[in-house]
Amino acid sequence: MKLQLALDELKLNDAIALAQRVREYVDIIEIGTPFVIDEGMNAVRKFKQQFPEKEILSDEKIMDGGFLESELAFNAGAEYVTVLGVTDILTIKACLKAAKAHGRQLVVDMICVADLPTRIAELEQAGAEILAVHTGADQQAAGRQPLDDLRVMKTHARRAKIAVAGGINSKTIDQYVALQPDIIIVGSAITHAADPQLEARLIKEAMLKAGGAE
Ligand SMILES: O=C([C@H](O)CO)[C@H](O)[C@H](O)COP(=O)(O)O
Repeated sequence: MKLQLALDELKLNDAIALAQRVREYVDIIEIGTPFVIDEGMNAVRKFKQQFPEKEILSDEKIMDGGFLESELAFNAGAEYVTVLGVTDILTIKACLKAAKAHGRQLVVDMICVADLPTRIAELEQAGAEILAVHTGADQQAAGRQPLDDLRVMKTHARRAKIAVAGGINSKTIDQYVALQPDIIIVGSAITHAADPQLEARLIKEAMLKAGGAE
């Protein structure tokens, strides 16, 4: 089980400084979607240079141009790129083709997918290997959380690895660890914390205690 730090709202130098503070606790560093919009692949290159031992994820939430937009991230040094699970299966297959060509990985973000069981089967059939349950920021503001969707994903996924994101913090982490996802994604709980290092440590310790963390 890996801990993925999502960097969404920070400027480049602040994001690097925060990642340095929690470096020992995180396995994957996500260049979050707002960050990608703001800094582009420069942020991916910079983080790969500053954190060579970490896996970098470019959260592009690709909707079209799957091969090209995936390749931009892989050429910049990302290990993972994200595509939206609601997009055309042709785009997802194009992203998978780019990932295979570069020896990297594709994460399918299941945000706003209405029929998870059906889409999980379609995506696994297409060759998707990592599916991310995700309650987005706007959905969280309406009081939603990804725990129930994670249960559905764990029930229906046959082969894919499972990631989960959406407002997870040190107070709720035990509920998620109990379901044994492969990747737990945490953004604002750490980046907005008064003490980011403490929050990241508490989350990582909960993962280790459950015997899952790497
Ligand atoms: O992908 C994300 C969201 O769509 C904003 O870009 C976040 O990185 C993801 O939700 C994790 O962040 P938190 O929900 O703040 O933990």
